[in-house]
Amino acid sequence: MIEALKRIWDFSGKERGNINKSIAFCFLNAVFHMFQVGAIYFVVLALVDGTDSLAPALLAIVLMLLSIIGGAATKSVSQLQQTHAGYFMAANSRIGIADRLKSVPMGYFNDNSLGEITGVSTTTLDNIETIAPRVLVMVLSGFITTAVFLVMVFSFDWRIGLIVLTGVLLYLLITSKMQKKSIALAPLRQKSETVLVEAVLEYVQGMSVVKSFNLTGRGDKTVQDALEFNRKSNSDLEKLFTPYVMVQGAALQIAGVCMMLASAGFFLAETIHAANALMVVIMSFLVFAQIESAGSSLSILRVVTSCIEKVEELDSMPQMDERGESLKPVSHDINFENVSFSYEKREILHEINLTIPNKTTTAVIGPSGSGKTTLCSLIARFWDVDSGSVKVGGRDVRDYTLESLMDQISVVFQNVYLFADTIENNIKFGCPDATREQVIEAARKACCDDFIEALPDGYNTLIGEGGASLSGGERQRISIARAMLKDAPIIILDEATANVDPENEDRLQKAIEELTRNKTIIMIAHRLKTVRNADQILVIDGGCIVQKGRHEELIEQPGIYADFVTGRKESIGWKLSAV
Ligand SMILES: Nc1ncnc2c1ncn2[C@@H]1O[C@H](COP(=O)(O)OP(=O)(O)OP(=O)(O)O)[C@@H](O)[C@H]1O
Repeated sequence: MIEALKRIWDFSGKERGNINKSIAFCFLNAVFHMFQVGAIYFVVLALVDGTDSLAPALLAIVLMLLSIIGGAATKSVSQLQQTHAGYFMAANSRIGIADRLKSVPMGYFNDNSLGEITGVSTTTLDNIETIAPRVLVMVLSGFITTAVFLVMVFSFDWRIGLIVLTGVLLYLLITSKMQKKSIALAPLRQKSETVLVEAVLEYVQGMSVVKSFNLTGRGDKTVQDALEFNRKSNSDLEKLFTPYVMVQGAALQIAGVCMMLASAGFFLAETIHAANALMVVIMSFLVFAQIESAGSSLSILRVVTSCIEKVEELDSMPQMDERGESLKPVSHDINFENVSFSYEKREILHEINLTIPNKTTTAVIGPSGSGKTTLCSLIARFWDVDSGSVKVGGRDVRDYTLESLMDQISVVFQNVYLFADTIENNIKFGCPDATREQVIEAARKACCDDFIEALPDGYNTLIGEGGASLSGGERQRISIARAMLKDAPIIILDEATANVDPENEDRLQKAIEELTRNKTIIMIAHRLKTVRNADQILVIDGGCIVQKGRHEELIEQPGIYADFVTGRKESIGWKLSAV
């Protein structure tokens, strides 16, 4: 239990000060609560001694008033501090996760699905936000207050004090047993939350496929199973706690009854003052209330620590080595030296050597799955190589900070992601300080100003998440405008394929020509015209460069380039568009 409390304490980080304040105010609240005991004591003492003065009654009224006003004030301050601490604990953690995600290699997202990250950032951190400070404060202040009550009972009668102490120790023993038992179940509950988020996300994201194949029943089943798993793990945890909670309650009630019986017995034996005996009877109703509320919070302590463990797992996500310098190369040539790369254990690229000279265009072609995208991704350091090195401007990409490397590169892929924001902000994404005029200029060069201006709110038009309200060609032209504004010296481009209609395709090509003028370009090419005009063509097959050269050279050589260009091998899944 102490370890669990320390865990929350450590996790609270910068919010420790607010939690301290909250505990302090909780303690003050307990002190004000004890004023009521004092008030009752003065009244009882007056009654037992038969005093006819009004002073004890007035003193009792003052103490009661102080207790009510002080209690309400300290409680509200304590709760305010808890809410503040909880909110910022979760917010700081969310910001930390977002920061770390920027330096995580893309490969990480294979092992740790979107559901897991989403689950931690939403449900898990929501739990921490609402429960963690409350549990910490309730448990700590509960124990402190119980200790103070215990001292009070000892001051009335040490023998009854021992009864209370026994009750408290018994309660703690049962609690510790319950804590140990819950160790196995709490992480399962946490896992079930993640599985549920994953299932719902997958269901929603795959809705179009589910509907088009009329598989709504099947999709439902995964969500239903996840809901059932979640229900079962929650109810298993409750079932486990229920008998312990009952035994805990019984132990405290028995201790309370023993207090009353002992005080009556000692009074009859005339070994306790009547006022103290009466106070002990009254205290028997109060003394265990605080520890009971602390104990009920303990049952959720394990849930909180398991949430914290989950967040910390994300904390330890692999980070790319970012000890690089902020570099600005003069030339933007790209070199691969003996580069091999694997996803997990499967080697995809084998011993690649290539040079892309500054301000030239290199077309990369090859069958589906041969490693074209992977090769391009290594330049932008989406992954780190297994061996060899990728150099930009003569320096290993690992020598750059990620920011300074990405300053040199613009990436335009076919699957463009646009944010649920205005068109202007989407274009400004890579260059937030750009002015409206610069945005319009980039849009004009990317041939998208006409369709943007035809929209009801022009550049202020809000687009749906992922760019759902725009056509594929429009989305891609916006991403080209984005790259245009960024004006990086190296462009990595996945050329558009047949899913763009002819009118859009023509404008897209114009936009690409504008974007790539006077830059170092590496392009996954799908059009024969682009390939033919490239300064260099790389033919990739099975993760190796099997041919390299200009169109005129390669077409003359017997080999797969000539075979593909003449259409002899279209059937195995690679073709070039003739235009
Ligand atoms: N993130 C990933 N994790 C694991 N394997 C991957 C990942 N991305 C790609 N692969 C695998 O690596 C191989 C090369 O993929 P890559 O996307 O580089 O090929 P490509 O030539 O660009 O294919 P296409 O023309 O179909 O886009 C494929 O077998 C693919 O299944």
